Amino acid sequence: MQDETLQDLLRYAARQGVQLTGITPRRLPGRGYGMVATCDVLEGETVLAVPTRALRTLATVPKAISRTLDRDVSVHGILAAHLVLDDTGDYAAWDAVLPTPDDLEAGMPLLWPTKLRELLPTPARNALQRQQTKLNADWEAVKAAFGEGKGKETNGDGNDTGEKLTKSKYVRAWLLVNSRTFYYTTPRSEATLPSHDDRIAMQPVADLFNHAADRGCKAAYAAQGFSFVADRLYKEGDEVPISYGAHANDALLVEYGFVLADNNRWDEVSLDAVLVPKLSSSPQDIIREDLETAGFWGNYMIDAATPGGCYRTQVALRRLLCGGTGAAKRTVWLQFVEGGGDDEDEEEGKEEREELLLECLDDMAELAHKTLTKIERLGKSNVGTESQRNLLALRWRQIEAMVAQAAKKLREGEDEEEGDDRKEAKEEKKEKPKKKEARK
Ligand SMILES: C[S@@+](CC[C@H](N)C(=O)[O-])C[C@H]1O[C@@H](n2cnc3c(N)ncnc32)[C@H](O)[C@@H]1O
Repeated sequence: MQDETLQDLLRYAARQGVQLTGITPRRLPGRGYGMVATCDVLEGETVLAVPTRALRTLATVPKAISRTLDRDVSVHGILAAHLVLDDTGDYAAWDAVLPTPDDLEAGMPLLWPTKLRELLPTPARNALQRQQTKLNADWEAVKAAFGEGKGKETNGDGNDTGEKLTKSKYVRAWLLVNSRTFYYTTPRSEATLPSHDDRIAMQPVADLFNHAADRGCKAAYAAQGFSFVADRLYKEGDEVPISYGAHANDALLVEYGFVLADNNRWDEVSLDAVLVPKLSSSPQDIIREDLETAGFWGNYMIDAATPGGCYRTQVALRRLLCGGTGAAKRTVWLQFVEGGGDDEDEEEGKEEREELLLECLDDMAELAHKTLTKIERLGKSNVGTESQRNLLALRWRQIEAMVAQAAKKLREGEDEEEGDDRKEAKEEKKEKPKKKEARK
């Protein structure tokens, strides 16, 4: 049985020409609404079609709003202003299924208390800062155009219930647009909106698809509207997701207010918190300068497939091992960078790099442990809500697990090599009985 609110939404959507085939929205534990297969859905079947006329875009925002706003306000900011200022009731059925302020507060770090936000992992903190800057610019422009408190909210009897345009309402609307829009690239939007980020649209019902990293219906836009096509067989009762993109959990947390508990093949862990201080400790910041000049400062990641660190991490580790001076070694490092990671003698210095990386992983494990303890302590002083703290703690436990996994793989690699070395040594012993060790 669908709840009344959903039924209203589906009736509203049907009037807009939205067609659902073999799927329907349902409440799902821990993730608000989501789409569920009502029968077996075959790969290649179109499960949802949303015609262009059902979209909320810059073109559907009344001119009284869009023209009043400064040209510099993002389309994101304009759509958010429309969400708050619209008093026509035209979108009431759609608005009724949007997450509540409490839902948003639980997941979106932008709404968390500072003490919790300070404990976010580096990529999440950086993303949050960018988000805050964009939001502030939009809010300042909307406030300047309409004035805080513009419009009166009325209750069922038509009595005023308070101010309409408040910062908290605008922030909520802005976060909703942030987490529920689709890229909407048409010849017109391409011609009139130079920034890709401005070519966005809100879609009724389609905004109830949840995210999965490893699968999901394919979304496509044509002149008549959006369509969503099943990427595989979904059995009756299965959740039918889409993919929001190749996002690591830190990005999902800041942009969408959740992390995937498992199966996020795009997930990665930043080592910046532990590696950047090491890189910054050289005399006169020579190492930092070199890395900045080469465009390799920060964003040092590891993931399940590259426990030895991404290319940027490799560049940083190699530079750190050259030390402050070491001109000859530095030349080799520059060759490595300029060659795009080609290494003529990969074995040279490998052991030191792995040792250094293991040190970083151990430091990261310690940081995760300390952060988890701090979150627990904040809980005792009631900082933030339990949902906020649980979400943050979940992210740090994921980091702890990924770091442990990477360290294990590296150590196993070392053991295997040591094993090989021992074998090699035995072979050599046979050939050259006087030599005690093959290497080291
Ligand atoms: C486009 S909406 C999807 C519909 C949403 N669940 C709802 O109730 O309105 C995006 C939001 O859904 C939630 N969400 C999406 N995918 C999720 C997932 N795999 N696990 C948990 N929450 C998810 C997040 O709150 C996100 O901000």
